Amino acid sequence: MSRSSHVKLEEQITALLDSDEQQGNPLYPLLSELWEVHQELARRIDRISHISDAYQSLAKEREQSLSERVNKQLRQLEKVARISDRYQKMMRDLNIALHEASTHDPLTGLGNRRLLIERLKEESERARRNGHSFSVAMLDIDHFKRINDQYGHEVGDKVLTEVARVLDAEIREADLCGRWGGEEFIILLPETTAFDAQQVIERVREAVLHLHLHVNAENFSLSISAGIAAHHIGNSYSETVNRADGALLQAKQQGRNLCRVAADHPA
Ligand SMILES: Nc1nc2c(ncn2[C@@H]2O[C@H](COP(=O)(O)OP(=O)(O)OP(=O)(O)O)[C@@H](O)[C@H]2O)c(=O)[nH]1
Repeated sequence: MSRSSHVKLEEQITALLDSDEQQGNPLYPLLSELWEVHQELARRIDRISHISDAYQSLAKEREQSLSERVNKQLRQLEKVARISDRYQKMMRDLNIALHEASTHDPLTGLGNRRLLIERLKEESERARRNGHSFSVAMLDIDHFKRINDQYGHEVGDKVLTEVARVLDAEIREADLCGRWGGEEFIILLPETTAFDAQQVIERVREAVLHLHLHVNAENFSLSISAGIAAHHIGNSYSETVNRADGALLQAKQQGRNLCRVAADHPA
């Protein structure tokens, strides 16, 4: 039954019950009682549907506020994740910068003694494992004290930087040139015999000879001396460095601007 015919029927019954003519009708009391029951049922249904509507809108509200809370928490989580990513990147950059600072010489930009020792240890280990040895060259600027004394410490620093640049430019990518200390440099040549290392270091020595420096309209050149030692598998890296240092001392004693190779077994 449609809503309009339902309303129409109700109107007809109300009209019937209100009419004086029907008061004597034997069906009147029954219809009247039935009408009361019907109205009571209609009121109950109304109440139930009202309660059901209220319940549904409450459930909907709860659902909405729950999804709003979940969304808010998701947004907060995303924010935390973004901050954590930024923080981690900062920490990585900081670690890289710290490692760079702790392994590099601030004046020349070359690796420092710490980096050289790290690599020397690694190379001795690698040589022990695969049988391919390496050579170490120790280089020292000749009469560097005179440069400092004559032109001042600042010029001395400039000379160190220029020499470092030349040394680094002359070696292969696999080699490592670092500042051992003061005016001493070490070049580590992996998988290289003393003979081959000597060719490289002679070339480096020549390149330094061709470096012309200008101070107060004055030109001057300089030289380096070098000592080379091939690493003996089983020896420590410091034994090899000491042998290279011994060869350097020979080069100095024999007149400087020279490159000497350490004997395989020191006398
Ligand atoms: N400008 C400057 N000088 C330094 C630095 N480190 C060490 N020196 C100087 O380097 C000089 C080294 O002098 P010496 O060890 O006597 O050797 P040298 O004059 O080079 O003589 P030989 O090595 O015998 O040819 C010293 O005067 C040190 O003060 C530095 O970072 N900058």
